[in-house]
Amino acid sequence: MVLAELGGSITRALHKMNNTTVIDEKALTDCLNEINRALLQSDVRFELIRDMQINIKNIVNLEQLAAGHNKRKIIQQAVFDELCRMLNPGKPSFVPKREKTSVVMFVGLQGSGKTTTCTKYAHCYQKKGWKPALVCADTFRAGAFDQLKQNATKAKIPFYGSYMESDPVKIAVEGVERFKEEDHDLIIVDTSGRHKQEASLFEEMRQLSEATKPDLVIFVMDSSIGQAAFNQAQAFKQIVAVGAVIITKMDGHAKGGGSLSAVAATKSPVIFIGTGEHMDQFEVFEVQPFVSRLLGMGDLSGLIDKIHGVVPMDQQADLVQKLSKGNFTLRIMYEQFQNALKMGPMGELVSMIPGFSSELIPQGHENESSAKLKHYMTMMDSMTNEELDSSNPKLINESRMMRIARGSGRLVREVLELMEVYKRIAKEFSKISRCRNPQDMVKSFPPHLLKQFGGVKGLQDMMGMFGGGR
Ligand SMILES: Nc1nc2c(ncn2[C@@H]2O[C@H](COP(=O)(O)OP(=O)(O)OP(=O)(O)O)[C@@H](O)[C@H]2O)c(=O)[nH]1
Repeated sequence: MVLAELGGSITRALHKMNNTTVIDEKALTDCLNEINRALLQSDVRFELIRDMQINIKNIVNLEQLAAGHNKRKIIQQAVFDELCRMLNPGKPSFVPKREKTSVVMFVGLQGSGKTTTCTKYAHCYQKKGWKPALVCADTFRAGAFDQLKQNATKAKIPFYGSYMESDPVKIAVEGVERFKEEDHDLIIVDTSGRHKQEASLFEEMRQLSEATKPDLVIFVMDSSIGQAAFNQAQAFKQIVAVGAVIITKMDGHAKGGGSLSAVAATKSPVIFIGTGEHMDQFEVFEVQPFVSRLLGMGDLSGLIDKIHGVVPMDQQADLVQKLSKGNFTLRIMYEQFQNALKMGPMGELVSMIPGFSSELIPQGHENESSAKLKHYMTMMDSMTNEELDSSNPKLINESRMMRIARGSGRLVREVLELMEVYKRIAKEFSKISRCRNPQDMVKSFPPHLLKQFGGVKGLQDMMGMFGGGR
């Protein structure tokens, strides 16, 4: 079961319970069993699921909950918290600091996406003004150096490697020394992989780690490896001090549940996910927004991060202000659809819009989904300014709907559907803007964007102005 489907199944299990009139032990057990089945099918490790069920049952003590408690809400919250807990090892990973050169070593099996991910990681820091450099210590796979060289050249990142030298430790040490002398602040060492966990690979990793003394070892894992994830991650952790995990190929039809197991095995957080072969298809991973997206609750911070990438600089502040204001009009939705279409992979993106579960854009149906968004936008093109700028959906009454349908060449039924989508998204936005306090909002802002607003203070001032964090 792929992650989008997992989110859908869990949400359905919770909704089903919503329709049950009495929430008793049986209803709770049925709901949890359904969630467990979905998690198992997504390759989440059995032990993790069992612990999750026990924890939820402990938290949601139906007998002790006095009448008047909203049991459904408590159960939903417990499921959300437990999924977050599974992904949260309890300690943050090492974060490179500008003042001192950091050495980061990448490990993982062959084909996990290590080399690609090294460059994505370097590129990500480079965009923030860092001076990263790449060292290719993979002498096992013919062509590994060429691949790194090609990627690094494309991203204009200095690299070091050798066609002649067969000792990966020697190359790594020379590369790290060279880049330290050249004042690079982030040195990334790409290591070799093997098709399977082998003693020779682990010995090489151990020697490389001893010789280069990395500040951080990142374990790169292909999201499609399923139940093997736990053992694989644990095997690496036993040899080198894995401090963070990056899950790749989250764009594919992978059973992403293995990522939960990797966190449990390495007791290290997932820090990024790879969502495609291209350099920019790389996202900072944050537990709560990820689980929100999984459960179709939307991820405003991820969306804002994406906005940074595509919306012209002079329009960014405006859009972020509108989002944080929580006054969600059809015009804002129109602009979001417009950006979503520009931003590419629909499933990935639309799932970030609150109220839009990833089920709405099923994998493999991205084209149909883009077409749908375009139809919605055509209908909105036939709206008046008054309609677009109002946040009162009742304004669009039957006769207005008929006019919009006529003007856009679409059916009245489709205008109705558009209004339903709008109402749902607007509801989610208002929930988020109501419940976020300024601290939470600040935390969820990507650092580069925060800087643009003049840091924490600037953002808080702005939010104060717009009534954010009520
Ligand atoms: N779709 C998708 N493909 C990816 C992603 N990350 C890497 N790939 C592809 O996965 C394949 C293997 O990636 P590499 O970077 O060569 O893997 P590696 O782990 O360095 O392999 P070795 O050097 O042999 O150990 C390449 O075709 C990459 O383009 C991702 O996030 N999504």
